[in-house]
Amino acid sequence: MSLIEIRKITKTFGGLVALKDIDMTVEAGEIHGLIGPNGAGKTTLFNVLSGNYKASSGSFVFDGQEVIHLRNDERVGLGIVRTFQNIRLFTSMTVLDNVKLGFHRRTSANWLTSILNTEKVRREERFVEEQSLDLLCKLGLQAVAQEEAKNLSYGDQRRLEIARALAMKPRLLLLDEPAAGLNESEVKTLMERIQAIRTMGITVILVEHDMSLLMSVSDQITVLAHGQKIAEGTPQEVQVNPRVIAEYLGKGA
Ligand SMILES: Nc1ncnc2c1ncn2[C@@H]1O[C@H](COP(=O)(O)OP(=O)(O)OP(=O)(O)O)[C@@H](O)[C@H]1O
Repeated sequence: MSLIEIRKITKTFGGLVALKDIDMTVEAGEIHGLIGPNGAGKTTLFNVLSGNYKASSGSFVFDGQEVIHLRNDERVGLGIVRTFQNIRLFTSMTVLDNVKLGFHRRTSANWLTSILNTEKVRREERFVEEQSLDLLCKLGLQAVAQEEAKNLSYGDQRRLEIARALAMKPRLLLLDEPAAGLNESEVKTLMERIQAIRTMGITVILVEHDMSLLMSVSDQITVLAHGQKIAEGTPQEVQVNPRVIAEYLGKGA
């Protein structure tokens, strides 16, 4: 059985059909690209997979378990984590604290034990701090750990968003346009980081307008247009698919 089996996902907004009968299968350890012209339904599919939107119908089986009826936080608990197209950081908090917040979902300390400041809480705090610093090192952000997030460059803020998502211990990471606004050298580093994320055993679904990035990191690609799946396959297959060329690539997107 595949890690992710999406069947007949439909999402409507009033009379507008944003997604119609989407099927998608993603294997464990895969980097799966999701492309399509503006308004194709990519972000809507991410919102449905993360539980930010409720699907109108369809099924999402994650590691053998139907999760389509679960709330966003319940899915995070299972390891389904996303980043957003528009960065959502706590900008007045330090870089380190932003990452610690990601870990917070995994620690067992509740508010009572936190107030009591028990040895267990202190141990967990130390663990979270070490792990957070380790993640910041992996993403090349250790030098700015004590900076307020708002003082970071745009590229570093995007990296911090990924660090925070990794702190939530994802098994499936949904990356929504991680290259948006990055310069050429930042995109190259991002490409290496996405590959490194896979080596951590994390499966990635990637929405990205930067075609060269997407084509070079993806194992498989699903193409949406007007809320429907119009093609799927390897980057090589998708690039020569006549329907994809007509609907999307041919328009210089
Ligand atoms: N919350 C919403 N309410 C109403 N319509 C919505 C909502 N979210 C998305 N839509 C509509 O659903 C369709 C798909 O939009 P979506 O944002 O998923 O496309 P996309 O492929 O991510 O586009 P882009 O590349 O521009 O981000 C569009 O027609 C959009 O207007």
